Amino acid sequence: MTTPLAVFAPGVHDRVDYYISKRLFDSVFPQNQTIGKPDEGGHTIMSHYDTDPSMDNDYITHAWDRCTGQYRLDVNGAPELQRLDAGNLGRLLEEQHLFVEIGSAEMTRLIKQTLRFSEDAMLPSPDCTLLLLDAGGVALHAVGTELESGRDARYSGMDAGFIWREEYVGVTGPSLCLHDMKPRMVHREEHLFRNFVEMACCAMPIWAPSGALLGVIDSTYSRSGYAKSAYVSVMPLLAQLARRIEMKYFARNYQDHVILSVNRLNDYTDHDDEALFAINENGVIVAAEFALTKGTIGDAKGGLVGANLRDVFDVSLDKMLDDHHRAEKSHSRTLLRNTGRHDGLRVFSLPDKVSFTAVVNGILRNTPHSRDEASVQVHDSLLALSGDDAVVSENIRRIHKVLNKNISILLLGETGTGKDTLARAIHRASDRRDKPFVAINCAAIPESLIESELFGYEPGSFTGASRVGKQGKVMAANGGTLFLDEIGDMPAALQGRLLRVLEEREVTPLGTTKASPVDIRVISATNKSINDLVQQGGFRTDLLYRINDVVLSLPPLRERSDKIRLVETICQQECGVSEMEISAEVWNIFLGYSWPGNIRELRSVIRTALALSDGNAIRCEDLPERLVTGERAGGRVTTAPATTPPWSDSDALERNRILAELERHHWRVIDTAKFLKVSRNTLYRKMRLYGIMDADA
Ligand SMILES: Nc1ncnc2c1ncn2[C@@H]1O[C@H](COP(=O)(O)OP(=O)(O)OP(=O)(O)O)[C@@H](O)[C@H]1O
Repeated sequence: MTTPLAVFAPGVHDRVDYYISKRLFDSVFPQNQTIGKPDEGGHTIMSHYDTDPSMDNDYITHAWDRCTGQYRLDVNGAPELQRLDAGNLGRLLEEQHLFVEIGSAEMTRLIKQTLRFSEDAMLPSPDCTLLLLDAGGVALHAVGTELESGRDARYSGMDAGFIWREEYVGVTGPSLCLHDMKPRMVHREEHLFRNFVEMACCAMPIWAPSGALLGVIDSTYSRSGYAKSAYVSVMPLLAQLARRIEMKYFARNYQDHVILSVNRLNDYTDHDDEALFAINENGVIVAAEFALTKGTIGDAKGGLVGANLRDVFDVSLDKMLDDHHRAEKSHSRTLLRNTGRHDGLRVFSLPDKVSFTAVVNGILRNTPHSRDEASVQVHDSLLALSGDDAVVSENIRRIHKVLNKNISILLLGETGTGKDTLARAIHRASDRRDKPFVAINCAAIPESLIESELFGYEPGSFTGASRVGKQGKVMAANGGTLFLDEIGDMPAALQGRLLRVLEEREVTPLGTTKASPVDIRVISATNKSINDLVQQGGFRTDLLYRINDVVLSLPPLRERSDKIRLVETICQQECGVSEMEISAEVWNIFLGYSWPGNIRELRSVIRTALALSDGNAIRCEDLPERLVTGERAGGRVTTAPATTPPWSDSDALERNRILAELERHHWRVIDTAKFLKVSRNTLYRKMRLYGIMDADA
């Protein structure tokens, strides 16, 4: 007997259906953990969470005991609502940015969707607020009409920054959910404090890929008029919301891996029925995420993590990637029907217009196909970035030539042009791919720590040093690639030390004179003009010569001629559906906008539009206003340069710099020339040379 499963990469959601044997299915979803609809013999969402809050009130009694006994809260008093100050909240939001980004988009999406389905649904009722809390009970994000109505959050706690722990708020849905790590409902008089007795709150835990509690999603009704049982219908919606957040969080955490999503065939819209697997380049399952059976399925999950894909699914990673690759090459939508061979995974259907690397979430494989077919073999990770843009393709061609040589690469480009992405792709395409890729953001490490971070230290070498010492990042990259991001911000004092490491290929940690040999490939990046820094004395010339064997300038998005492909790739990575409708009007906006924030801004616009959209279409109304009304890049930059690309490194650098400064100075040539310390005539001459002109002038 076979069990059909759909297997696909969730960041991309180009579904490929496979069949696996019942035996294998059972090893992934043990019989007593059947996942599915009740009519298929599976459990309901509520039973997956092993509680029906309407029936079991013991947890309320226990919580009252804790609050009055352990925390000595006065039931006749008022809660002492605690709120983080703006600085601490800001830091927390920064730390939790991925969770907040995913959680807030999903909350908005749920509110919009349920509103659309039913005017009088429980969830978006006028007194409802959705709260996203971290595992420490701090509200990170709030959505709801309560907030919009301007009710004072100081009394309700319904806003970002409030802390929903039992010791402060007593018995409430979110505080109990945090304590018990289970779905919890608290209704009217079940609350401990009188402030909350008109409320009903329903809360659901959200789990991190590690199995630890990531946070809680809570839906609170400030003027609950219904019996407790009426709110039971909210719980499955919250469970789905929590599940979507968990899955997206998992996919983003393992975005450098192949991510397989396994669910029952024809059930692929139902996330409850789904398991996710992150698989590394060697086919090993490094993480697994199973639906709704947290805790209880831990053993099975533990058994799978660390296993090879081949041993779990009867197919090797190579074979599976080959299948994807072959089908993608032929742009085929052919159904390879189940032939009755149930001993392995079989490709069932494949969408067209999907790049191989997108399907597998950017994993870097050198499959036999690329070896056979490409006259100049470009590895998949690089191929995925190459697009149809002349400058980008030329960059990739040059990278390929030095890929496995110990030649340093300097990436130049405005913020968000993909320097980090390219550095990682180079590493993964190179023969160092099995060794570490270590990235250091030279601008983000405090100057006082950068030396120990980079070079490490011996035990007890300075006050506050760890007793066991610390390996520096340079040594951590041994055998692999060291990515020095924002190298222009490297403090002057450390440039000399870094230079010595690069020259001598040896590291001497703080507190010792003993040097150890190190083998690293160095890739550096900056969005500053490093030549200017050198001229101004802020960057050592001899260090520049060590890091700039090959200099590549990444074009800003507004200049890229492969915007369509980029939009498609990002949609596929973000949206989770196989086909995306983008109207001509939206395309015009995408292609015409000047994208000051570059690809990062494009990704964020697409992500938000997809969250707000209905189904598989991006509509104008889901785009931010600045895009719809904003300045069009098409009017600014023309491509009739006196010299044609590819330019030399220094020319490309100069061109990018002129463009960036013109943008920054709103195309006021006088200001730009003054800033660049050249005459107006010189600037005009250079603009003509590089084909830059202001069509609005
Ligand atoms: N070729 C590409 N295809 C799809 N997405 C891309 C591509 N290149 C970059 N991105 C996306 O653009 C965003 C910014 O990329 P990245 O961080 O690599 O830029 P950066 O130049 O290093 O930025 P910064 O200078 O701010 O550090 C990321 O979300 C990344 O996934």
